[in-house]
Amino acid sequence: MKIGLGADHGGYKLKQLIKEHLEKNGYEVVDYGTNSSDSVDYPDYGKKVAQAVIDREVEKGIVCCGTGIGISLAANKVKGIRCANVSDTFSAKMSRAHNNCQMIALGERVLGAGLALEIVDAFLNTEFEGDRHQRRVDKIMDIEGGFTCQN
Ligand SMILES: O=C(CO)[C@H](O)[C@H](O)[C@H](O)COP(=O)(O)O
Repeated sequence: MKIGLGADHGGYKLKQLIKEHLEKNGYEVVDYGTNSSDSVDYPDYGKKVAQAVIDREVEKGIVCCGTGIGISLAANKVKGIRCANVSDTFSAKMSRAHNNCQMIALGERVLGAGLALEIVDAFLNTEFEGDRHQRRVDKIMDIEGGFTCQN
């Protein structure tokens, strides 16, 4: 599976950790930056990864900033994206099982490294359950005009 990663300066170190973890576990990673701890603006990176998901350059996206809030807000502005800002493994699983999220956002200033990597694994190893959840996801997507993305 090909995974897109992105972060601002507040999530840069966590992105690097996730990158190393994913590559060690056989994932192909596309890194959309940022590439240092120099101050940048999180909307630029949330948008880049979200657009890559919509364009099917990557199957899933994981983005990081200080809290995960700003970068998830930005990603969700890209039509067709469902990006959940998660801080626990249960929510990470549910973001896939019930919400069919293609992206999660994590906060480097919120999470310890161990928990962050468990969240990543929970997200990537959970399938969408479909059924009644499909109807609800369809209703979410109807709010933005019926755009669907199968990723
Ligand atoms: O969610 C965020 C913004 O809504 C992120 O935490 C950013 O990383 C953070 O705002 C960056 O703050 P800084 O003071 O410029 O490092």
